[in-house]
Amino acid sequence: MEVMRHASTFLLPSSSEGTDYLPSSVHALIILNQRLPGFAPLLWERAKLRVCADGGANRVFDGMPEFFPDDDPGEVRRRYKPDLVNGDMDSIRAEVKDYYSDLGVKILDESHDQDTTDLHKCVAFVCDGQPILEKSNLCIIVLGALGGRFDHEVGNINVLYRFSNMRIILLSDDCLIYLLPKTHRHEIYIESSVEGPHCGLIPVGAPSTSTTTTGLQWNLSETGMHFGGLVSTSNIVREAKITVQSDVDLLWTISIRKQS
Ligand SMILES: Nc1ncnc2c1ncn2[C@@H]1O[C@H](COP(=O)(O)OP(=O)(O)OP(=O)(O)O)[C@@H](O)[C@H]1O
Ligand SMILES: Cc1ncc(C[n+]2csc(CCO)c2C)c(N)n1
Repeated sequence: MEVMRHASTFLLPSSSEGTDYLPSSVHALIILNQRLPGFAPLLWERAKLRVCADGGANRVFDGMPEFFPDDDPGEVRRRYKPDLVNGDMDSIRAEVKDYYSDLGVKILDESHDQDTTDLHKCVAFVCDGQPILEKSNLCIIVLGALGGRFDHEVGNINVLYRFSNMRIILLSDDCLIYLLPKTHRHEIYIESSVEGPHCGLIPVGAPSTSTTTTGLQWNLSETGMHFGGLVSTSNIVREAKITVQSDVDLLWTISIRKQS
């Protein structure tokens, strides 16, 4: 079974080029309709593609100038211009839509589809519609996916399962989540300056009959996990490298350290 390696190098303040353990990846950023986290400008500058999901465009329009109170808001908005706004367009304000449209931003109205979420539409666009992005080392970072309405949060997690062959990271100010597909053994390299120590391994999609880990305070050894029984929450990272192998897709979550 092949190894899949993971590291949250994108959160490091200095450039997130490749490391010994992980080649550099290309980032696409999707901004959802929640307050922008503090590292939004940094992630924006490093991303190759920036997509706003419907009302996420309001957050960029309103929120980016707040990060630069000494700069002219119009200048900040032109600097942080998305490549695309995609969704069912029931949350983007008319003035914001017109503003970005006038700047030449592509606005993709998919209001005919009321069976998939705006995040789903954005991920599908990044996967299917962007031949310029090399998919093998593409990582999609989703801002504002957690810490809001529970139905939205579950919908966002469902997108990880629907696109389980893609690297997608759901991010908030407090934690990040991604999927560990059962097709691989996983090595997670902890960036201890920006993440941890609290973590979890959660069998959301299906119960696990056998999961094995190393590097955690409470490791699993061919252990089963299911809702109603054991799920690994409030675990603690103990080593620089965590390994995970399971018979099901698991969610990995780790706390993000408060920025000082
Ligand atoms: N409170 C929240 N918590 C988590 N994710 C959210 C929240 N609000 C919005 N999102 C995410 O941002 C995307 C765009 O949000 P937006 O408010 O434009 O959606 P929407 O289609 O209008 O949702 P709804 O009609 O259910 O309120 C959603 O698809 C969802 O992924
Ligand atoms: C069984 C079922 N439940 C809910 C919805 C509603 N829904 C799901 S995604 C979406 C778009 C949100 O931007 C909407 C309205 C549905 N279609 N089918």
